[in-house]
Amino acid sequence: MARGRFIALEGGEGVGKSTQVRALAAALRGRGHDVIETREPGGSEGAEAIRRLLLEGSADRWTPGAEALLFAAARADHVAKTIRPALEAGRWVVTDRFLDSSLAYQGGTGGISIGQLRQLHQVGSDGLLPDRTLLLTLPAEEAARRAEARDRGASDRIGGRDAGYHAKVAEGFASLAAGEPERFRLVDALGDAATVTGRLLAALEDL
Ligand SMILES: Nc1ncnc2c1ncn2[C@@H]1O[C@H](COP(=O)(O)OP(=O)(O)OP(=O)(O)O)[C@@H](O)[C@H]1O
Ligand SMILES: Cc1cn([C@H]2C[C@H](O)[C@@H](COP(=O)(O)O)O2)c(=O)[nH]c1=O
Repeated sequence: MARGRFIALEGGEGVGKSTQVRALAAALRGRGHDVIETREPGGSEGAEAIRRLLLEGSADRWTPGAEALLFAAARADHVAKTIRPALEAGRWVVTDRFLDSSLAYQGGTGGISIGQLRQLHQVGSDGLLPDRTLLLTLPAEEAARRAEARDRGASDRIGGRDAGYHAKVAEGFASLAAGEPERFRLVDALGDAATVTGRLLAALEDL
């Protein structure tokens, strides 16, 4: 049995990841692949419980270190219970966020370095990386407009951080993509959803 492929969609708030996870998984199924859709934080029973701890409650609920550890713990459970078993069964896994979200969102906050976050990922998840990471790119104003139209002011603990924080997250993603051009593809998320799905499929053609 050939191992399945592991695809991650990444990007800031409101760029269309959840919409495209569903559409991309459907398109891949249409091409004959057995596909599971999943998300982070979450994707397994334990990780969904940690998701609630991370995304609900006051802004200062966790120190930066505790937040980074909780994301890594959720990911370890997700990898062990959901992702690895699916890949080993020959299924494709399409996830809404993975390690690069921790590097972009938690990296640099509270003095936590990218290197430390990669070490946590090595300990928790044996360093598993996606075969392809699709980074959805959108002008910040359009992403904020889409997120606001969806959330109507009710954002979670991390989504609700200020525009300066989210601008640094976007810079973080761009820098990660530049550092690993084999794994990453930048995909323009402007335009209607079907057009964006076509771009994502094109960015997987070699897989
Ligand atoms: N191509 C598109 N054009 C216009 N609106 C879109 C497009 N794709 C998604 N949307 C809408 O934008 C909003 C945000 O999309 P979605 O929830 O998929 O983004 P996301 O990246 O998963 O966001 P978050 O990380 O904040 O959860 C939703 O209301 C969705 O219906
Ligand atoms: C995996 C991961 C996520 N985050 C942040 C990014 C978002 O603000 C939320 C998740 O919400 P979504 O609507 O499901 O996108 O969590 C993070 O800061 N670090 C991470 O590793």
